[in-house]
Amino acid sequence: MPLHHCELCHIDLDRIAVRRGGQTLLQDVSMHIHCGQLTVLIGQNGAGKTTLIRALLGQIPHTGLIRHVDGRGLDIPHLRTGYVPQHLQFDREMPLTVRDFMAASLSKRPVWTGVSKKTRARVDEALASVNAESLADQPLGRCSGGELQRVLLALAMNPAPDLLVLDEPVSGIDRNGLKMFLDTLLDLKHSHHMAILLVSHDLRFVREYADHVVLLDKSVLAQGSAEEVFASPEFSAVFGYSGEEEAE
Ligand SMILES: Nc1ncnc2c1ncn2[C@@H]1O[C@H](COP(=O)(O)OP(=O)(O)OP(=O)(O)O)[C@@H](O)[C@H]1O
Repeated sequence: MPLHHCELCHIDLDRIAVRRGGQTLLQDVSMHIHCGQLTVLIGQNGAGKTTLIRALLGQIPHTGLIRHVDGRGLDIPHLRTGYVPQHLQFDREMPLTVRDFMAASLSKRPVWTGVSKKTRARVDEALASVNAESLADQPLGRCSGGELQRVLLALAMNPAPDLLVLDEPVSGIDRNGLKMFLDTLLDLKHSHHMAILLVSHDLRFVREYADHVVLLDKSVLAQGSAEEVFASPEFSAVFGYSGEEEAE
């Protein structure tokens, strides 16, 4: 399927390849991630989705080009990236509230000096922007999977990035929580016109929410609208059933 160009800025991935431990994990991955759009990366376990995200974030070496380009095709320096990881490893017994955790992450001041009024206001605003203001005084260790994702999203949005990357942020969240999370993402997409790249295994929600879908298996097998990708022979070959069945 051809790449679609638009007049807006986008992140341009050109023939990205990653080799590790003598193995080719990604090869010839070319795609655009447009601002103002939710791009969803799908593919089976081990297809290389996390690897692509790590390459995008500069965490692992890759070949090929990653450019941030404006509507005229000119380079925009310094791509600001926000990242919501799959998991957060921490001691759940730690006596730390969501507000303290956010304050420690957003402020340069040592935690033991307390939270300044300015930081407190910034934390409250950040939590409110993801509909999580009620979590401020809750211990971090008591947050559910969905609540924790909101807190991490609030952090990734401060300051607002050009590209927000979320690696399967919704695993372990019930369907209502997932819908709430995706609705928050939609609000952010509209209010900030940022590019969002989301890895998801939930194909029903992909169909409902994605502006652009990329099917990955080491390289890009298909990309386009959800309808186009779900109807492609590549989709049936990867998932073992037609995307038309998924819609029923
Ligand atoms: N550091 C590494 N060295 C060698 N191989 C690796 C390394 N990291 C990941 N891999 C392999 O790369 C392949 C792609 O892994 P990756 O985690 O990117 O897949 P994924 O599509 O995100 O899978 P999932 O949907 O299960 O999260 C897997 O076969 C994995 O075993």
